[in-house]
Amino acid sequence: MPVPISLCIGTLIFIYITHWVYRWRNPKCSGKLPPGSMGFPLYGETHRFFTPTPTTCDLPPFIKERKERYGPVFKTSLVGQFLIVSTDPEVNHTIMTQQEGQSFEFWYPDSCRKIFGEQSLLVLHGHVHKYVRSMVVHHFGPNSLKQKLFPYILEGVQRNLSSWASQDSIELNEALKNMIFALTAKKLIGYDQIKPTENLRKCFDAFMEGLISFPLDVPGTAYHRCLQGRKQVMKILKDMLQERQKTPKRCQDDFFDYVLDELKTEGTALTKEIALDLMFLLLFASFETTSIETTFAIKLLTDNPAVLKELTEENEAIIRSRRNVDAQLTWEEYKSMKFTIQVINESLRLANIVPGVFRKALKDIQIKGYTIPAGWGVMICIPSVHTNPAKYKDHLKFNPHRWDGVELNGGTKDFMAFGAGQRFCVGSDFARVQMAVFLHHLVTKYRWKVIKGGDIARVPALTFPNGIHVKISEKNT
Ligand code: HEM
Repeated sequence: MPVPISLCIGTLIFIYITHWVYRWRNPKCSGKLPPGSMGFPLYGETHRFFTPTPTTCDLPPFIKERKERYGPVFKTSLVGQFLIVSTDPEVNHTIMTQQEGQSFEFWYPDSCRKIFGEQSLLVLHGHVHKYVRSMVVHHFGPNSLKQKLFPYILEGVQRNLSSWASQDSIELNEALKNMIFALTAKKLIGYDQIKPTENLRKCFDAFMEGLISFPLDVPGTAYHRCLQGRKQVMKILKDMLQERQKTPKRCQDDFFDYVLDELKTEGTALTKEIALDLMFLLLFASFETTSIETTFAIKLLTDNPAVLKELTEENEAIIRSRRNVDAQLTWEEYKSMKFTIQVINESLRLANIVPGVFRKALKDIQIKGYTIPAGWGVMICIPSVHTNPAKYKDHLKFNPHRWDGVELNGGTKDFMAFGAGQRFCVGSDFARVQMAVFLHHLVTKYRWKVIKGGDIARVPALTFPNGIHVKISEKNT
């Protein structure tokens, strides 16, 4: 090729790339975009976001640094997606409690959709979402909890604690995961044989890590392991569904039975694909979240003996007030555990296991003098709400008494551990009951000692990188 033509082509390519980089860094907007950096083309600021950080209960450094530099609402780009991050409690609450489908819609990045499935609750909108959600509430909501699930939780907690006390030590987070998974898998899909439960549970091993990791689907990455795990779980669930469809009679009284009945209902919005993705999401959502939350609560109690003492006194008083000291914990007693509920609220506030929830702008939206362009994602930063010093005095201190007299029903502007609005967590009551029952039995019958581990890190999800190894002993030994 003659030199002048090569030069021309080279110059054109250079101009094109320069223009493209400029456009990346300065995206089009009909108004004023919030301040912030778009990072490198395509890659954005992904690396910084996913860098593991040893931490206290404070905001992840990625958010903290940008909040300080740019203010409470800033722009960034993560895994190829233009994003507005909001750390502002008002903005967060307004977005989360808006009617979906008008200014914002419920949205998660493609990487999450791949993991949870194209028919999962994360993708469903409108009446199909409402319908599927109501099925879950029917099974995990307060009525079913009180009548059906409460006795199972009691039995599971007591059996596991007793078994852990007979061992030299246990890794608490792993042990809690197994306990909660076994319970949920039983009540969801009738899974109770010890061995298969372990296998199914193992498929979720790389999940938390993969869910909030760089979405590179090549062998060796956390994301790839996570997708492989999904494949295995979906195969098991599909086989089970087929098997159950062949069995004409109701056999387990679990969520599967209920789904099978719904699938037979004329005009139902439920399909097999929705049902399977739903089971998958519920299996994951119910055990990963509650187990890490409970582990974190135990860590906070270990580090705060005065709180542990008060918690123990409340729960021992419940036992003392019974006519029969050997009686089981009742639903009414659970409801009366004021300080225990405060300990749970405060643990939820500080744990911040959900670093952010996502929405998408459906049209150009004006917020705090800035424009969120149509099509952009919004990451609502929940930890920033929970560590807001204007609302929470000594915001990093574990102080359950800050909840004295506060009743939490749903999400509020200052507390959204379970989200808020139309997508408020359907498992919040289930998680709370499991945590309360566990704490009750742990503090009244057992003591524990941390043997090793206990450090926390955020990647940006909360993890215990070296586990938390504890020796649990019965109090009267
Ligand atoms: C401590 C434990 C838990 C925490 C911190 C938690 C947190 C959350 C949050 C923040 C959301 C809102 C997501 C958003 O707005 O984008 C959510 C939704 C959801 N959670 Fe939980 N969750 C927990 C336990 C559970 C359990 C036990 C279940 C299962 C029964 C569950 C099932 C779900 C489902 C299905 C949704 C989606 C609801 C919808 O789209 O309508 N979660 N959770």
